[in-house]
Amino acid sequence: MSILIKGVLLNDAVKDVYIEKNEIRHIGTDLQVQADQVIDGKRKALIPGFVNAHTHAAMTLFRGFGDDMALMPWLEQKIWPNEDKLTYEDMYWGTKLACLEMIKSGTTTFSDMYHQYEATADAVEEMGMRALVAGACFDGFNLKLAERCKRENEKLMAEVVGNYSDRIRYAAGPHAIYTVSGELLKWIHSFTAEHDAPVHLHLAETEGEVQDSVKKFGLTPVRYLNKLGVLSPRLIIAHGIYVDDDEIRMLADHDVKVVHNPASNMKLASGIRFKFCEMRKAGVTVALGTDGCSSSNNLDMVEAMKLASLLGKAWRKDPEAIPAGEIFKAATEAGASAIGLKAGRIAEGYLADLCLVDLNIPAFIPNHNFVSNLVYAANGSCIDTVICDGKILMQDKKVPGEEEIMERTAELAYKLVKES
Ligand SMILES: CSC[C@H]1O[C@@H](n2cnc3c(O)ncnc32)[C@H](O)[C@@H]1O
Ligand SMILES: [Zn+2]
Repeated sequence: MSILIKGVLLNDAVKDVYIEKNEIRHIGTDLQVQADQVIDGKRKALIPGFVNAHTHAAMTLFRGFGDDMALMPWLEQKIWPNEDKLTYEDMYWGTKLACLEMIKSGTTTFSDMYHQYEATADAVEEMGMRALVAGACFDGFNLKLAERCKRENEKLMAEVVGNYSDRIRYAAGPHAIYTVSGELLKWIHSFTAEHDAPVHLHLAETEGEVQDSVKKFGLTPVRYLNKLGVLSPRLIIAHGIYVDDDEIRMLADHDVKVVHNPASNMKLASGIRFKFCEMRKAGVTVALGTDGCSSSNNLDMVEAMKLASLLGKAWRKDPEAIPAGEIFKAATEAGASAIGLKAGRIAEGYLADLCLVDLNIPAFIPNHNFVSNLVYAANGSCIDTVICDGKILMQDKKVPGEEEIMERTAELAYKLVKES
């Protein structure tokens, strides 16, 4: 299987890009190669597919449900009681809707943390995307539940993870330090070390979490993880808003990855002072995510880039903070590197996870600066074509099967919320 993209705008020059199997093979001008499929790149720009580094895909079912609440009441009163009712069918179709929405707005890979691993993985497999799917862990500081969670993750690793293609990889997903015991966090750290798998955790998201951590463990969240010995290059923390300079140094020293989720941080009013510039200066890999659809309330990474950049400038009162080019890197290259993928860049030998942007829309006219237009002027609807793992998932803004996905999910979500 091969694809030739002809005459596309790539870093301010018009290029041809040849894809063979799942890799970018050649980038040049006027390439004379035969390909199974040829895509006309005229009035289009080529970018790497976005990496949504923190989400809960099937939470699409809860879009517009539990709005205008703070994190803990939102989780405890609205989300957790309803998540208990989710069936395989809900999870599968909810994830399919998430994949559809992500493909339509240019995301090719996402890092997910939710319930029912197989429902998520089945949906991702069929939709053709790439995902790091985390096996959820909550023990509520209960020994029996901790044992159950260990057995579940061992079983996932032994019996489930290998049934999927290379596009789908396993991570462990301990929810947070207020729902998962230190003993289980340590077990997860060694279990994933044995399998060289990432660990995806919510951390330092609210002031309340920091206060409770100090009360319960005598330490702030990052210091607590440091004491447990679970900081590592495989650890991906979502949010990380409340960290001081010493904690940023600890994250950098252990090469921990951090995911900024500007929409969710603002909507749940968790906090706005995410220390993007300090973390980057210290050498921390900072990726970008949307979080789930009940707190963000969409999965549009183009919108997430704009929010992150504008928010970062606003709270610092510094217009030079987080320029378009930097946040574009966070949404692509840094996301890929955070989850260990050779993607997020358009270069020979990299994975063919790519998008064509439609330049024939007002947001790109005039096009003095493409990255500025993409981050500050456009939204996800500028994406015309999506290629993941060398296969076309969307062309001319159409994804096969999209009507059925929207119909099925609307019915399931309506039932779920009506019964709540
Ligand atoms: C381990 S399954 C994931 C779990 O996380 C919940 N969740 C969604 N968004 C957030 C957030 O911003 N902070 C903490 N927890 C969140 C989700 O509803 C699942 O229960
Ligand atoms: Zn989250």
